[in-house]
Amino acid sequence: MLEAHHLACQRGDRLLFHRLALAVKPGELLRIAGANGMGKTSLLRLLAGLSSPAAGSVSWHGDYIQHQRESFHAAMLYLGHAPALNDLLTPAENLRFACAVAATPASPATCSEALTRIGLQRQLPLPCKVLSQGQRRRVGLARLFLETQRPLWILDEPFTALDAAAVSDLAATLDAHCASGGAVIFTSHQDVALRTPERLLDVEAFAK
Ligand SMILES: Nc1ncnc2c1ncn2[C@@H]1O[C@H](COP(=O)(O)OP(=O)(O)OP(=O)(O)O)[C@@H](O)[C@H]1O
Repeated sequence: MLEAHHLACQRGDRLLFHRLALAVKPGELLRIAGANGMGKTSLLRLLAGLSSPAAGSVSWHGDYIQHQRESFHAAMLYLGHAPALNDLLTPAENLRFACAVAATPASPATCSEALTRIGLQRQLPLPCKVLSQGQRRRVGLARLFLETQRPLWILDEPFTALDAAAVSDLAATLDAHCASGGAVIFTSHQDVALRTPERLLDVEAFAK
């Protein structure tokens, strides 16, 4: 499904990691571990094709992602660690905008339904500027309910700022995605109980 070979990542004058290799198959859950600043986000961005490696390559179903940008981006969902929200818009308006930009249009009713499912029913009429950090994260994560057809999810710190119930709901959502043949690559500083066996890749093992 997704493979990376001999990846190296340079940030400023620092080589964060090199000779990094990974492969993710349908149904798999890969957690990227490492201390703050070791390059987890940088690795996710390389895998999502949002930045270019100093060396090495990323392939999707056997071909380089840069040779098939459109089909790769249609098959992949990347959620960064801070959802880009317009503070003046409601959660549903933000969600609808994010889906439209990603070429997965969703109706207002569908967006409201996803937000209700993620526990934001009472915040539906509010502008996002009054939402708490955990609620803001939930707005971003609500896209997972609308993007199940994308087989590969790349998620940066999806569990951060969520309460125990939301962590458990999100874990169930990731498990369901893997059970239906999807794959998830994610970072997390906290241990989360998932039904899908978790594979671990420590970026520090590839530090220069
Ligand atoms: N554009 C940039 N220019 C210079 N340095 C950068 C740039 N982007 C990231 N860095 C540095 O690269 C290193 C890795 O950053 P990255 O965000 O990938 O770490 P991380 O492992 O995800 O950290 P955290 O656990 O804190 O989220 C950090 O030291 C960061 O300051």
